[in-house]
Amino acid sequence: MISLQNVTLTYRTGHRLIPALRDVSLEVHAGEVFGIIGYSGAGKSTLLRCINLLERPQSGQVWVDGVDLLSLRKRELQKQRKKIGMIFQHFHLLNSATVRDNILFPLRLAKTPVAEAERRVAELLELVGLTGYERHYPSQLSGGQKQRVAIARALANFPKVLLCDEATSALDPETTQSILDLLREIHRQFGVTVVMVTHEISVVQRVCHRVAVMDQGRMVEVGRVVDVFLRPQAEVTRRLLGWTNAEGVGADLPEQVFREGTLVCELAMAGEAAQSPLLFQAAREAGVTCSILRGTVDAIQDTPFARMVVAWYGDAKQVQAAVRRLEAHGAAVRWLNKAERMLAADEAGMK
Ligand SMILES: Nc1ncnc2c1ncn2[C@@H]1O[C@H](COP(=O)(O)OP(=O)(O)OP(=O)(O)O)[C@@H](O)[C@H]1O
Repeated sequence: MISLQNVTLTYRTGHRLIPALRDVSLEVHAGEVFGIIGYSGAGKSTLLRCINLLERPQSGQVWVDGVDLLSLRKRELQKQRKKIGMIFQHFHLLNSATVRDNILFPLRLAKTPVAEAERRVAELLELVGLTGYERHYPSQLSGGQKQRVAIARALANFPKVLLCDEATSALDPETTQSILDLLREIHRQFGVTVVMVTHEISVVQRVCHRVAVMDQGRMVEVGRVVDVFLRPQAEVTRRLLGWTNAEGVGADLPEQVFREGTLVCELAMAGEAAQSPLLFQAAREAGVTCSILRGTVDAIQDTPFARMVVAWYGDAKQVQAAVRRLEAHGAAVRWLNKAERMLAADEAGMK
């Protein structure tokens, strides 16, 4: 549905050149919910804005629904843009217009006959749960309600693609959940392809099928959310996801855990494995014990997902056996450096 190929975009401010996108390629399939994450300044918004050419890349190609957008003249581009709705962090509503007029705006631009446009407004208001708010002004609405109006406006012309730029970042957790529920419902009902930029990992976890990670203008990782969360490849992804770094920083582990010679690993499991007492079974069978120093069990959409920092007590070889058993059940295991060194020393000692 969306294909960006070797897209490069450099901003110029005075004499300074800011390379916002460096040779980025991206494929988003029809009907998927695709997330783009990364630290501030990574180039996420710029990338999103290239999809509807709000930003024009200096090189590369942008294809949406089989059309090469960069080859189009202004009028043709306007027509193609009707297929792409967009919502923003700060809603971008017309403050001097009522809710009804905000939603009518794109319909008027598309020269929709009046009666049909009015019908569509009523339909959209019902969809976003704001029937009865037609005459309200944006200043009379809460943040969540404003975003609902923005969503209704973005959907007015039946787009095939919905771009969301930090759409929930200005909202409290409860409102965020209700907007995500609405987006999920819209995706379910209309099969619209959704691309969302966010710095909130939980948003990706709750609604996205696949995710791309941006770092300093480059796409460093892309994959199914569950795969990226289980086995993040890039260091920046690990940091974004809050994984403990190689030296154990991030897990708030007391230094004495290591001094006492305990083997410590970070462990992630998805699906059945995340729900079962697999960890303790593996420890028991290998004749070792373990304790969870830090851990959470939540979900990636409907898939249970557990991540924990585990300290092992017992013979290093037996600990290894327990961990291999976990890996055989799909667990992703990462030894913290200090543990890795101890395991290596242990193996060297055995030779
Ligand atoms: N209009 C602009 N003019 C000049 N530089 C810009 C412009 N827009 C963005 N940039 C710069 O381009 C880089 C990428 O910005 P972008 O907004 O795409 O990043 P981002 O990952 O979305 O960050 P954030 O999460 O903070 O919005 C940054 O260094 C930013 O300062």
